[in-house]
Amino acid sequence: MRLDVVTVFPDYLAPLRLALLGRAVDRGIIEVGVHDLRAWTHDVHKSVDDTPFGGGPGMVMRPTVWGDALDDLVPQTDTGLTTGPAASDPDSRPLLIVPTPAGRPFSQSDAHRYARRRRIVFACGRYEGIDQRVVDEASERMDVEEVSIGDYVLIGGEVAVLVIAEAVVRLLPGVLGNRRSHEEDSFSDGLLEGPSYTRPEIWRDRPVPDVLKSGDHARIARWRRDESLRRTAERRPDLLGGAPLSAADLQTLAELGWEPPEG
Ligand SMILES: C[S@@+](CC[C@H](N)C(=O)[O-])C[C@H]1O[C@@H](n2cnc3c(N)ncnc32)[C@H](O)[C@@H]1O
Repeated sequence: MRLDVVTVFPDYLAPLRLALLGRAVDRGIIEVGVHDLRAWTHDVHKSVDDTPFGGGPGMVMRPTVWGDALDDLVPQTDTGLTTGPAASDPDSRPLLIVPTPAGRPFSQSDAHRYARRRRIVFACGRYEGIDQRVVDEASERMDVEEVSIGDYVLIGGEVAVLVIAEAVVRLLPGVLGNRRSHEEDSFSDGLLEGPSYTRPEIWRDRPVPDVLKSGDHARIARWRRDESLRRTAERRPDLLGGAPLSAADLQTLAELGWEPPEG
């Protein structure tokens, strides 16, 4: 997978080359390109923004600079929407991701979808965001998604890109090494993961739950599932309606006072 990030603060993306992401780069699992948007400016001040039409506070990022950057990074011949082998294989087409608080909420299922892509280009907004025509025009010639990482407003798109990139790259084969499968993580089965424990067995008078030391794998699995259900019911009951639930799960949830939504 190749990741390209366009930003006015290239240094902000340093974590793409650190820790597990850095190891994925070293192992050739991902390639990373970080591009300074100002390279596509033509004026002496290298300005990337201008005042908003219609008035209002703040500045808007110029379509001219963004358009040139995207034309260079994703030439018409590479978009794969109409010609070439990519036309019949959506995952081989480049995907442009534009982080914005006004986007669709990013979720684990998006991370799985993005992990199948061969190339993702991220456009980091700043100020009041990017002139909408950049997204509208790009959408006519490539796959584009505007995504939000949560219901709050950040200063710029760089942190959102790091969030999305980390969620996606850890799903790629070989990235987590011999760590247990990401299939057991929160959201993968539609639920939150329950609590985890390690040595010592007793810490500050707090023992590890006995069942985890029993060696009885079936009991441990049931306990973990029940804790996962309990935590989800307490913290994210909205997830329960969409999660696949067994009869035993429904019994646990009934004991917790949760009832399936009607209909
Ligand atoms: C100050 S924000 C712009 C907010 C915009 N005026 C609005 O109200 O929707 C500047 C940039 O930060 C990024 N950003 C801020 N919050 C975000 C979020 N929740 N998810 C993804 N990106 C976000 C986007 O790249 C955005 O263009």
